[in-house]
Amino acid sequence: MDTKKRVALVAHDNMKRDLAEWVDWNWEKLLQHHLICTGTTGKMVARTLMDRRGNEHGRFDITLLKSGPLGGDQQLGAMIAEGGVEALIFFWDPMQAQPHDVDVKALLRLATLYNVPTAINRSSADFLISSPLFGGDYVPVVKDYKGYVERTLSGLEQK
Ligand SMILES: O=C(CO)COP(=O)(O)O
Repeated sequence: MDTKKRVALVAHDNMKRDLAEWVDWNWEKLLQHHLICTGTTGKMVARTLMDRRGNEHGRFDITLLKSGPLGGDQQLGAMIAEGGVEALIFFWDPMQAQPHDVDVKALLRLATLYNVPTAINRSSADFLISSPLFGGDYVPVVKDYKGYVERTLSGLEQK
């Protein structure tokens, strides 16, 4: 049974210090998992882990996507839709509009749709990482959207 999870870490610029402190606090637990980050967040996470671990960047189990505003949020959303993310830690900024607000909304929407455990601030991230389910083999139930996928479109019935 594989308890190693694919954990996404993302933070907006004003929240990156918060995430760096949180990663520093939880580095030992995080290193047991595969980390997926948007570009700038990922560089900061790798730096924080390197400071702790004295390791080389490449030796961490970490995937760096594009920077959020350049498509990173969408890449992460696509990974969620493909079942490739088991937890999302996303410190989004409640005080500043982002140029890619629509992508932020889409990412959070897909995390909700696919029932991905999601933390949006330090306290919820603390609860998430300290849950026994985080290190266990928990599989979230995803709603059955068969009815939606196979719906009949009025006026377009197949002959
Ligand atoms: O914009 C982001 C999330 O919406 C994060 O992107 P960066 O990690 O590249 O700063």
